[in-house]
Amino acid sequence: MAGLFITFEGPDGAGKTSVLAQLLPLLKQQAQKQIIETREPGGNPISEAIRRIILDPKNTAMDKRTEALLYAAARRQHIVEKIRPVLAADKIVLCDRFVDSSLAYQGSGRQIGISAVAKMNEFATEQLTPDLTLYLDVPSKLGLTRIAAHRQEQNDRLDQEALSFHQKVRQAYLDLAKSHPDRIKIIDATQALTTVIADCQQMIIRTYPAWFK
Ligand SMILES: Nc1ncnc2c1ncn2[C@@H]1O[C@H](COP(=O)(O)OP(=O)(O)OP(=O)(O)O)[C@@H](O)[C@H]1O
Ligand SMILES: Cc1cn([C@H]2C[C@H](O)[C@@H](COP(=O)(O)O)O2)c(=O)[nH]c1=O
Repeated sequence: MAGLFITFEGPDGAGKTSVLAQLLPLLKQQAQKQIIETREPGGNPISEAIRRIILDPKNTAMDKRTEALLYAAARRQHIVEKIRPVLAADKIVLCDRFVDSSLAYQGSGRQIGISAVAKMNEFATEQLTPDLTLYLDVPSKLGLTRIAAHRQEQNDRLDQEALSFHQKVRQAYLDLAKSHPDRIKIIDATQALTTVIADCQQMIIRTYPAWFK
């Protein structure tokens, strides 16, 4: 598969959305190919509809395996409709979350098990793996504090989980980064936003110099 597939991961409140919003125009100025930004769950109408169901705080009855299957279903549609066609056109995809989120949140946070969730996602992804993953690391308490301090709308169903859930998620991400050091790069997201953005920009351009001016 041609193209360049870069994902952004992190616990809730790590700053992925803020970083991507400011990083995208910077990278677009330097990129040799078109960049498409997208997110999970979402990125197309069907997956955005699934997102609304998963994150709706009213859906307290949702079983943890149902949740894992819904994330994988949204991912499958996203890959087929958007990610694969963009990569096949030799363009760059920047994606806010991908399979690592399912491994950390459902595999570890929900305690379904990393290998069970990985296996389920192999069916959805047919082995599509990011070329590079920037993991924005923050202590869980800081991420949740940021969300509480700034978010206007009601917290979604996952944000509302206990601190211990979010701590399991963070530890799983750190373990994943240790197991995949070539793909997953840790970015210190406790720093000022401008520094986090600069670190992400540098990491991408240093890793793929041929793709950027
Ligand atoms: N480096 C930073 N320093 C201080 N505040 C930050 C930083 N990065 C983001 N924030 C603030 O933290 C809040 C959460 O950031 P953001 O929504 O970008 O995180 P996120 O990783 O996308 O979270 P989620 O996954 O829960 O959607 C925002 O209000 C944002 O302004
Ligand atoms: C892809 C994916 C996401 N999640 C969780 C992580 C967040 O709490 C929400 C998504 O919200 P965001 O504001 O876009 O970060 O969903 C998950 O548990 N599993 C996944 O595979």
